[in-house]
Amino acid sequence: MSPYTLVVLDFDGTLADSFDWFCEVLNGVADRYGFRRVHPDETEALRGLSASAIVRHLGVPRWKLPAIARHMHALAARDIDRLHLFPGVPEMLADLAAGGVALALLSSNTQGNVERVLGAENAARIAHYACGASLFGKARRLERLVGRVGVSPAQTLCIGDELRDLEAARAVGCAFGAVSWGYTRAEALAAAGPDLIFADPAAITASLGLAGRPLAPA
Ligand SMILES: O=C(O)COP(=O)(O)O
Repeated sequence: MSPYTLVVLDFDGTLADSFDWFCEVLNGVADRYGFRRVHPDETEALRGLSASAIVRHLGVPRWKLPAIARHMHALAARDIDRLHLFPGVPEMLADLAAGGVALALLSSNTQGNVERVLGAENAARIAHYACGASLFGKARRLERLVGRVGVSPAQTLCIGDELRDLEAARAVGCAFGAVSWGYTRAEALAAAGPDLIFADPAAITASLGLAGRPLAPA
């Protein structure tokens, strides 16, 4: 039996392998919105920082963030065929849903992009969607989501790949599990003291006490 009745999943970097794509489009977005370009040598250092530290480092004016996010999500929609789930994610979603855990998805990305990358079968396993959260607006959306589902924060495990995901979970009083394969480096997440750290999607299933199963052959 899982100790959590609700699992709230982040999308980019947690379920979807979008980081290489993100790096490819970022400098075009920098030119368009007038912030600093990222040199490939800088990427690893930036993966150790929080989103707000990255925003400061790149000199992105905060007031431009909503327009930048809209533009990035339009680029993601354009390039949607290049974005895929990480190996093991469909099995993890299936096992969690079959184990009786309610699944929710909380993302800054659009529901259209999320559903297209998930595909119909995976999308149908997620009972609650809270998409389009602003970059730093996840706590508010999470609080509303938990209320809508009707569970307590103590029964809720949030899973994400960024420090802003951890901060949102903490602000609402939910447990947080960090994934080690996302945008933020695992050491930076570990330093912030998540409740759990997952090495791969099957570890999520296992930590919830739900039967894992071998990955489908590639
Ligand atoms: O696409 C984004 O803006 C980031 O999305 P995420 O919240 O799922 O990480």
